[in-house]
Amino acid sequence: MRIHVVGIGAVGNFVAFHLRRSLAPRHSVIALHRSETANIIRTLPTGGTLFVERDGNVVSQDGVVHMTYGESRTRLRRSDFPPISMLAPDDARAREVLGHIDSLVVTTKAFAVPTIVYRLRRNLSRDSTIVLLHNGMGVYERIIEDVFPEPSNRPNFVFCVNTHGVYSKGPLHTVHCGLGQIQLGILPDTLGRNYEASYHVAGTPLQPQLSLDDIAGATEFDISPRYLNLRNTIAALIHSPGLRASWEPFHDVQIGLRSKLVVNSFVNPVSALLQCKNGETLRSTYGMTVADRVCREAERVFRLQWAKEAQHLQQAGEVPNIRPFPRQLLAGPLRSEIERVVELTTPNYSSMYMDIKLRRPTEIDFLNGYIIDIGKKHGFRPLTHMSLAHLIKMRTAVPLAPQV
Ligand SMILES: CC(C)(CO)C(=O)C(=O)O
Repeated sequence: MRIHVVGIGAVGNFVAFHLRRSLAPRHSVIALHRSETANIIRTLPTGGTLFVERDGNVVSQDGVVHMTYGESRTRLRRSDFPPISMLAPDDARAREVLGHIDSLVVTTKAFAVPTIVYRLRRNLSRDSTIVLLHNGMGVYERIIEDVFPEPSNRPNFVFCVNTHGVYSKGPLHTVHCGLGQIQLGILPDTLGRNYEASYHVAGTPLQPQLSLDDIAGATEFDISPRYLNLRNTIAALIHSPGLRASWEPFHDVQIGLRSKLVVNSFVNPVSALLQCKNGETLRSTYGMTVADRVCREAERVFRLQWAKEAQHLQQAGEVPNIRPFPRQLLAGPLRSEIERVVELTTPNYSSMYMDIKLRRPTEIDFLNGYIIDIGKKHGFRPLTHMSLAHLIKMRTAVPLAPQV
């Protein structure tokens, strides 16, 4: 198989590193770069070697193929790069024109994802699998609206909740500072295959299991590339020990995504505005009050969203599929989750802290912005989220003075 990773920052480098480490050499891992980044990589003394650092130990990984992406399907010639480290010895095809992308892991910032998928649209088809590994929510909706409006032509999509703490020490060098995990959930098939069939079979044992055979059976005759690529992608990710990834029912991942959304909607803007470490966001009663309000408003928005979805299911005659509002999305458990993450990442700087510090665009529209949009759609204005989002936009418009 060929697995492409686009957005080789801290997370992308981490994912490409671990995939290359665990996959057999006959499979290719291809890192896709913007031409500016490719130019930087060309000049690195270590070539295309990837590095991941943990507790001060730096481990290197060769064999990831580096290519640029763009409208013109630019091919990077071998002579563009220092030899050896850039080239997987087994991978002659990957050095050709980009071609069809079977499997794409997108690890860029949320706001960049729709544009990247759009740019790669000619390399993608309904046989592709796209893994979305970003902070926040609302990106998928933009992708399908802008790039894949027709459901029957849509690739498979995998949503992720990533709790690994990573930051970039330089190009192709990730520091893994918080051991987390990655939950993967596959969006239901637009063509009707039930990827979770074994899990939902009535009368299953106490611990129901998802089965890769429900995606594409190992003994299935004449298997469609759509399902084979999805199966291979999930298998590659969950069998890569360093990623600590697990495939879970989509319903659970949707809850995980919302819970993490609320954590990020508090920690990220507050730490960015105060220019403080994560641990400091809850150090005063003022911080705690803001966290309480963020959670209460989020619960209200999620309840409205849940009720609307239940109404749709009812109208479609799918009453057995209506589930009660999940406990994890009540304000209390959301607040405890914020505390847990703040405690775990006390000495860390959030990604938005770094974005503001380095005067980069932030992901606010996909964090608090998502909660605001859903709230407004249902006639509720979440004022604390609105204030945090406004303040971040003000901070972006009036950037921090450069440090002297
Ligand atoms: C959980 C948290 C806040 C850790 O820093 C994070 O995900 C981020 O910085 O984006």
